[in-house]
This record gives sequence, structure tokens and C-alpha cells, in this order.
Amino acid sequence: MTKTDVEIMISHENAQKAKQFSWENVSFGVQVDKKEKMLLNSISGQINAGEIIAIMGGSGAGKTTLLNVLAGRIGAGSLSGKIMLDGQARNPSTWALQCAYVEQDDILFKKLTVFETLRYSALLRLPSTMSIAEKESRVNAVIEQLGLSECKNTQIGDELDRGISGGERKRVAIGIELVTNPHILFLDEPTSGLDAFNAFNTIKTLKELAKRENKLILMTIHQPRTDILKQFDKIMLLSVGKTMWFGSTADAIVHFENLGYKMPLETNPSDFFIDIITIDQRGDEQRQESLKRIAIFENAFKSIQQPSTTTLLEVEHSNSRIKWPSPWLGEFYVILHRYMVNMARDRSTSLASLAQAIINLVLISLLYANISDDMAGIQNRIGVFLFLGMTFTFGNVIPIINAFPETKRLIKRERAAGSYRSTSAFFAKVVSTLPMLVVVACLVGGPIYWIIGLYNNVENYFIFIFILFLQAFTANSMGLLIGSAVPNTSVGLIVTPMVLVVFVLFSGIILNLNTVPVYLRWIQWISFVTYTMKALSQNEFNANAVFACTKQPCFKDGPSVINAYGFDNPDLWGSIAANAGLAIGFLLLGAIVFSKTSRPLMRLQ
Ligand SMILES: Nc1ncnc2c1ncn2[C@@H]1O[C@H](COP(=O)(O)OP(=O)(O)OP(=O)(O)O)[C@@H](O)[C@H]1O
Repeated sequence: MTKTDVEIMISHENAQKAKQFSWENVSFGVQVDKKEKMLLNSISGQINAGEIIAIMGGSGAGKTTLLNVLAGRIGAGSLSGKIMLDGQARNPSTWALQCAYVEQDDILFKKLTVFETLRYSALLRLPSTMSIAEKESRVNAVIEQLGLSECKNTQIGDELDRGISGGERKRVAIGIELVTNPHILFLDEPTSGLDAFNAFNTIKTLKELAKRENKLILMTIHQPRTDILKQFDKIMLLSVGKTMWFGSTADAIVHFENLGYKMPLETNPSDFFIDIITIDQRGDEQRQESLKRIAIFENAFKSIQQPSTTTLLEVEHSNSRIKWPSPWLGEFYVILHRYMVNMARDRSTSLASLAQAIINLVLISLLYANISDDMAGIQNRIGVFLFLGMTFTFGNVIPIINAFPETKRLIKRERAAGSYRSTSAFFAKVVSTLPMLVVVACLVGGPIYWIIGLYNNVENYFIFIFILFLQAFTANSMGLLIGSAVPNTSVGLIVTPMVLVVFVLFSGIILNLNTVPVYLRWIQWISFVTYTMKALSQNEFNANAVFACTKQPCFKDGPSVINAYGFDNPDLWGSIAANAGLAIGFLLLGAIVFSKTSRPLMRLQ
């Protein structure tokens, strides 16, 4: 058996440490109005171990597109050219472990401290063979490296709830990626939103990191000031997706001077570069003139461009695949723990849910207390069941739709680093929501049963609370399914009410289920509101319920109410089982959809 036949389990620690990353004639285009729009045109370059390179250009020049293409994070579009590690095509199964990508808009858990944020990243990304103490010492080293010691125990915060500063936040986002000690680092505008001092410190830290640990660091940057520019070994200047220059800053100044564009004295070179390579949009004449200039720069650079000096290494291709850092249960535990800590500290969200429950409790008590045993009482019982079904539906689905797409983006980022499986993240989210569902079901259902004066029996009382909990859980599961499927909160908030209203329509109150057209009758079998109505009604209107109506017509006993509303099939436990089945179905479907929609983009060829 040759070495090539052996399956090697690759982790961050044993991923190949490349000496050179190169790209040759890379072009990328997307379809716009049925025509191909080229965002990148035949771009070449390379970065060697120990170097830090900046991709610069005006807004819309193609910087982020190039960074994404090089990192393998692109979706639909035509890609051509070669992107290589030590002269070899990248291995899709190990690439995620060799590199890290720091996005421009970092999503972090606002209630975790800097240390906790990095510690969770280490627990999720570093192999389970490392002890917790070793992982924590790696976190402390990163904190030290990035100059975050002062704010180590400060919460991340957000606009409303101030925590660490913008510069510190950026460095935390970098630290999250650094805990695995990635060999290649891509950063999209790591200095955006930072003051000059913090911007310089961030880049200087990265420069030292590249030198000290022989890393390859490639970033986009808008218009750095002089001292930042000096940190870069090379710069790549882009305009309309074309290369204007690739090499050192000093050589760039001479190059443009030779073309007749001398940099004025005491000018920041990056200001000068951006001025001459950006399309002037002030008028048609200026635009044409700047396009002509850009064409000159493009051709001039092509004529001096050195042929690629790609190092061709003999790398033995092994049949390798990613080894997850931790077993499934280990990941599940860490992700769940992170959700719970963040939630426990995020009092405003928990308090809003409790306040909503208390308001419902008060409202129901005022309207339905001491229910009578006559026709009005029957109507009120059905009414309160529908009210409970609706509040437990909307009250659980809407908050999930509001927050889950954002959580999904964070998970996508972590999955791009090969951190964990999608199922552990999904089911940890499911479990993290359970305590609140139990609290709300007990808080509302517990007292309301006796305040209203429902059927006086302890067993029915506990069944009532369980039905409410199950209703909340099924609604929650559907929220997670919709939240997994929709691309963002806005779409979720449009889709969700449409689905829920149909379910409420089939609750058996607004529409008699016996009169629903045959071809639409199936909807009631997937409506958890319908099963909740059936279960609550059968729990209440049982054979012992007899009504003493003074006026006719009236129902004489419980079973006649159930029959009249079409609530007889399935029976109480059948309805409960149906809701449990729907919850499980929504969750399984949700986990499948989530694994697709939280899958990070990865296109290496
Ligand atoms: N999927 C897409 N479909 C159509 N056009 C796109 C797409 N993605 C990017 N573009 C366009 O490609 C150009 C380059 O975009 P890119 O985000 O790479 O620019 P940038 O240099 O990073 O700009 P900025 O500094 O403003 O972020 C822009 O004109 C942008 O509108």
C-alpha cells in the first residue's frame, strides 16, 4: 500500500504550512441582466511566508471580490485562472484548516467577555486532545499578542449596551481566528472604523505576527496612512477589477513617475495612488479621461509584469479529510453553554418574554375569570383556548425569526473555519430555548387554569400545562425551521405571519373543520394550532362536563361540544402525539435546511 492510499485525518495543528500562495490570471465574472460582468480581469500575484500584503483601490475596485476569490469564499460566477499553494492546487478538505478569514462586519455575542469569546473559539476549534488548560493558555497568548489584556474581562457589548471599543472589537475578531494559529490569514478591511492609532497598532501587530511566525497575511485596505503603508511588504493596486500595480510601495512611486504621474512632495502615497487610479465620476469628460489613464496603467503594468516565480514543491497528495476538533457531544456542550451564558446575561430579552407572559396572564384573568357552566362559558372556554394557542405561537416564532438569521451568519463563519458540525449548533440552539418555554408555560398555564375555573381535576391540570408547553415547543421548532430557511430577518418576518395565519385559520374556530373543502383538509393535519385546540378542548370538555344552560339552544355535555366543533379526531393523546410528531418533523427538516443554509461558501477552482 502506498502512502497515497492512506486516509490522513487533518486538523489545524497538522495542516500543511505553505511557503507560498500564488494566483495567476485570475478572472471572475457574474451574470448581470443576462450579460457577464467581469469583476476581476486576469490578476496575478503571490505572497511568501512571512509577508504581509495589502490589496488597495478605490470603492468598487474589486478588493473584497479578489480577497474572497483567493480565500475560496465565492458563490455563483465564472472563475478562471490558477490559485495555488506551493505550486499545487489547494486541497478543498484541508484549505479551511490552513487559512482563516476575518470579515469586515464581525458578529460577536454581546454579553460575553473578551476572554470568554476567545475561550469558546478555542474550545470549539482546537482539538479535543489538547487540555482545557492548554487551550486557555493559547487564548491568553493571543490576548497578549493582540494587546487585549486591559479589556480581557470586559463584555463585548453593542451600540446600546457599550462594551469594548471598536478597535478592541476588531482585534477580538482577529483573535477568534488566531487561536487556531492559522498559517494564512485573510482580512477584509481590518482597520475600517478604527482611529489612526488603533489602525496602526492592529496592522503593526499583524506585521510582527507574519514575521515572527512565518505566516502569510493578505488584506484589503482602503487608504492607509503613511506609517501603516510602510508595514506592507507589497501592495496590489486595483481599479475596475484590473491590476494597476503589484510590488513594493517605493517601486510603485517610481513606476507612476515614469509614466508621467509624479507624486507631489509631502503626500501620503496611498492618497496619491487612489487619486490617480480611481474613475473620476464628476462628469463625462473627467470619466473618459480617468478611464484612459487607467488603461495606460493597466498596459504599463502588463508590460513590466514578471513571469510568475511560483515555487513548485513536490507535495505528496494524501487522501486527507478534516478531523473535527471535538466529538459531537463536546461541540454540542460548548455551543449550548455559550448560548446559555449569553442568554442568562441578556436580561432584556428574557425580561421581555416574562413581561409578555405576565401581561397575557393578567389579560386572560380579567376577561375569563370564574367561567360559567352555560353557553357563554362554553364560548369563553373555546375563546381562551384559541387565545392561548395564538399567543404561544406568535410569542415563540417571532423572536426566533428576529434573531436566528443573525446567529446563522455567525455559525456560518465558524463553520468556514472547520470548527464544528451544523447539527450540534442547531440542536444546541433548540435545547437553549427549552428553559424559557417551560417557564412561560408554567407561568401562564399554572395559575390561569384555576383563575378561569377549568375542569377541577389535578391530572387534567398538568395535562393542560403540558399541552401549552408542547404548543410553544412546536411553534419554536417551526420558527427554527423558517429561520433556517430564510436568508434574513426581513424575509422571515414576511413569510412567518402568512404561514401562521393559515394554521390559525384551521384551528377549528374561525372555520368549522367539517366544512373545509376536501382538497384543503390536509392543512389541518399539519397545523399545530389545530391539535392544540383539539387537545385543550378534549382535556376540558370530557364526559364529566355537563352544562346547565338556562337558555336554549345549548350543548348538554362535553362530548357534544367536541363533536360540534369537529374536535373529536384524533383524541386527546392522539392530538398531543401529533403535535410532538410535528415538532420532531420541523426540527429534523430544520436541521437539514440549516446544514445547507449555514454551509460556508467554498470554491477553490
Ligand atoms: N454579486 C455581484 N453582482 C454584481 N456586481 C457585483 C457583485 N459583487 C460585487 N459586485 C460589483 O463588483 C465591484 C467590486 O466590488 P467589491 O466589493 O469587490 O469592491 P471593493 O473594492 O471591495 O469596494 P469597497 O471598498 O467599497 O468595499 C463593485 O462594483 C460591485 O458593485
